[in-house]
Amino acid sequence: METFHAQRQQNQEIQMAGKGQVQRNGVLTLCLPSLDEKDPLFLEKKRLSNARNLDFSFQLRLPSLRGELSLILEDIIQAARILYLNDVEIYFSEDDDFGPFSLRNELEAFNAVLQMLKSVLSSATPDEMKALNELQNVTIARINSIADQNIDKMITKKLETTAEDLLLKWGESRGARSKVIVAYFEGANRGAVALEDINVGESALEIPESIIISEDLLHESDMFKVLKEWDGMTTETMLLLWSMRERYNPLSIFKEYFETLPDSFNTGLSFGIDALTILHGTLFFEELMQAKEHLRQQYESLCPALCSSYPDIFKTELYSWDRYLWACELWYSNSMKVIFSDGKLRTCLVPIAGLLNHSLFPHIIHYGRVDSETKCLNFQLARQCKRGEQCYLSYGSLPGSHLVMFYGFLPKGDNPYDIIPLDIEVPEADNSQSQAIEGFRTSHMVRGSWFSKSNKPHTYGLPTQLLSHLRSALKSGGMEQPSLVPGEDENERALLETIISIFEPMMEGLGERDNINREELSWDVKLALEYKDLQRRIISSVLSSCTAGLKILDST
Ligand SMILES: C[S@@+](CC[C@H](N)C(=O)[O-])C[C@H]1O[C@@H](n2cnc3c(N)ncnc32)[C@H](O)[C@@H]1O
Repeated sequence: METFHAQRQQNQEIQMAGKGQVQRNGVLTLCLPSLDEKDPLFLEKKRLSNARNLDFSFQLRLPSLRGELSLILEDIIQAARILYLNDVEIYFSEDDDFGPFSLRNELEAFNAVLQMLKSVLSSATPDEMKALNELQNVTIARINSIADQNIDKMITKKLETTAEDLLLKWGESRGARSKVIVAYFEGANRGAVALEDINVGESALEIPESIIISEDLLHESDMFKVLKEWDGMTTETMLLLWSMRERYNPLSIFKEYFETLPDSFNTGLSFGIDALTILHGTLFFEELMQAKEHLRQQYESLCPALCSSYPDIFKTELYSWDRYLWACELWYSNSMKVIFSDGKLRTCLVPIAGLLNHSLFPHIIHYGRVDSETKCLNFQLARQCKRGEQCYLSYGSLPGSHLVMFYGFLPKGDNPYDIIPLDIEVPEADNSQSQAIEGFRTSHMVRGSWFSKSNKPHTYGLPTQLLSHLRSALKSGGMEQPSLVPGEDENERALLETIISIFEPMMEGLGERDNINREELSWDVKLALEYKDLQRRIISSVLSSCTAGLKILDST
């Protein structure tokens, strides 16, 4: 088995917060972390910050007027946004766009600013303290103002829970601390609800390292001596096999945890034939089939042999295909990568925290490192969660296809990471020439054109990088599409027609939207249809933008 994907790793990586340096000459220097040369996006971020004349350290003259503070804070926020852009956000960022780029990026940026201010506050003089407090208050107010556009209200079905209450009690008796309770929500099963107002920087949950399920438990198990000798066996697969048995162990110390797990996970990996038929023809269908096939092969090569060689350890009735798939879905949809207090990164199941749902506008964005002093994994808030509200985690900047396949849902709201990849081939002759151009890429993408903020002519709601690539490919005659006639409008027309010729067949492949009543359908068919609707919406927005572009050209 491969590792359980990068699903939650990306946004768990703890980024070093900025530092402030105090100079006692009436000037306070505040520093965000500097751009990291090891960051694969280093060059692009450097280019963006240079284009905006932004630096990562800021001189604050003291005492400062409110207006001066606001101006400097604006610069700090703009720099922080660039620092925390991810690959999709950076691809779609336009040179004249200073942000916001996404809700995730806003939370990262504002929280980095708060960290930076916090690091100087403890040693600040009264004048400095006044300015820093003002900056802190404005930053928190800015975070709260984004929170007003809450996109992810779910309908609460039921507040009473039994197994989950027992799990919370079990955790508390072992040192866990929680400011949330568990409730049932429509379309998401369980989720966590704040028992009180939880502010930015406070922890909703603190889970002791000692109750986290990781490979350490495996090492204590009789399974380990067999599995460690098995050719090609990974730690993740061992954990998966361990959890298949532990689930039914009445003496397990994690009994309360296993009892809260659902009988079925309903992820894309469990899609039945009808849902698969709906997806047939999409790229996602191919990915899903490959993933299922891979798991099936793995099961066939492993479980029957283990059961016949070590029947005392691997009981046939516990190692069926259905139970193997259940364990795969458990680890895909619930595992987290955590750095323990010994500095080692482990793939884990984290009791109680596993009940937190995902949102595009999460409260918790970093949860990947055990605090070395308290030996607890803290789930700290990047934005406030008011009493009674559902408290959300970020599982990562993931597209709908990944969320459907490994988690079995599509998030509410417009997902900026729902992209359609486009690999544009460059003829051999142009290849060496093109690659000499800095920043040249052949892999491009589009997303819903409703995300575009650009009002500039000839942008059509599409990414500049894609447009520039196609323009130069068309100019050099490297593409077969409509031949170019002299004149800018003609070139633009050819460009838009080329894009239409890429997306029209994709749209046709998806077929017409059906009008059947979806209420009665099974969960997987509903989800497959929802996924296809999303693809149609994205492609249709691209086609409409191109058609609108053509109309403008016609009218000029
Ligand atoms: C880590 S668990 C979270 C707890 C889960 N709701 C439960 O009751 O076990 C991940 C699963 O929760 C569900 N989930 C998470 N976020 C969701 C969301 N925004 N909408 C719908 N379902 C969600 C999906 O079924 C996903 O596989």
